[in-house]
Amino acid sequence: MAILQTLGIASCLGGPLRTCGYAAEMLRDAFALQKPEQQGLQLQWHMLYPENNGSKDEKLSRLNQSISRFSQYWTEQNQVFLVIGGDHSCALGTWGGVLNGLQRPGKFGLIWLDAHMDAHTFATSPSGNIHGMPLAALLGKADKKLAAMYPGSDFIKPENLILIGVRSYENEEYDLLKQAKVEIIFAEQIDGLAQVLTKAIDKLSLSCQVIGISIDLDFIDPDDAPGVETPAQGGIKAEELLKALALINRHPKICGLEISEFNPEKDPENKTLHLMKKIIETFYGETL
Ligand SMILES: NC(=[NH2+])NCCC[C@H](N)C(=O)O
Repeated sequence: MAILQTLGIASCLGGPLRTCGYAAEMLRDAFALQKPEQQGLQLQWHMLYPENNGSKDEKLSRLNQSISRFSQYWTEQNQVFLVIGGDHSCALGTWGGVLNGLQRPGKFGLIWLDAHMDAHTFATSPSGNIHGMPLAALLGKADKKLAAMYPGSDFIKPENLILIGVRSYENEEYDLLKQAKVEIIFAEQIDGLAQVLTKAIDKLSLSCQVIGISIDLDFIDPDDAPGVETPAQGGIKAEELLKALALINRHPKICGLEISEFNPEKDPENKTLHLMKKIIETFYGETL
């Protein structure tokens, strides 16, 4: 049975709500409830909790430093990993750490499945929530305050980043991505996610040695994934996402998967929780 290094981040410091820090613990319990013979995948959990002291920004900086140490180590060891947020600000640590661990960070590509662009800085954000900012920092386009919270010493080349599923954004973040010439595939442009995702992987594979995937659960339509922090109508059906992920199961260039923004308060029937588990099994499981 495959063992998957898994980092759980029990924090919602970057978002507007107080409950999205429970995802990792709930998911760990859901996996633990499975009978051994049903387990095709064994998750080795490492948990990170924010410190008690300091301002929110200080806590987030330190948390992302810690996240990055894990993903850097796994990258150096050539070991695939799973990160479970928390809010999506964990991307600062996850991918900053991967970039730190690569000998050639210019050859890292990232696919961002999200309803939002998450490319604000403190200067442009309407909410001040850091979960709406990680891509600005990962591209090296952060303002001073945001840059200080980013643990990476390298950045993603704009041509190595692809956003898929966007349908809710503000002009300022769109301008930032457009100026950098980042490819954005809006939700309304998607006619078959499987094709869009495999095309994105094929494109990045030409110039990248290592590829990461970051899923914000609000990428999925709220009918199928109601348990998120900031839902946006018009998303991808869960089944379509699972079909697409099955096609890139254990792709040799993929280094890690990140899943963020689970909010149990809006998930009374555990629909989103179970979907999260299915996403992991589909992406990393041995038997499809
Ligand atoms: N990771 C997320 N759910 N991001 C939502 C961001 C929403 C909005 N653009 C903001 O910056 O406040």
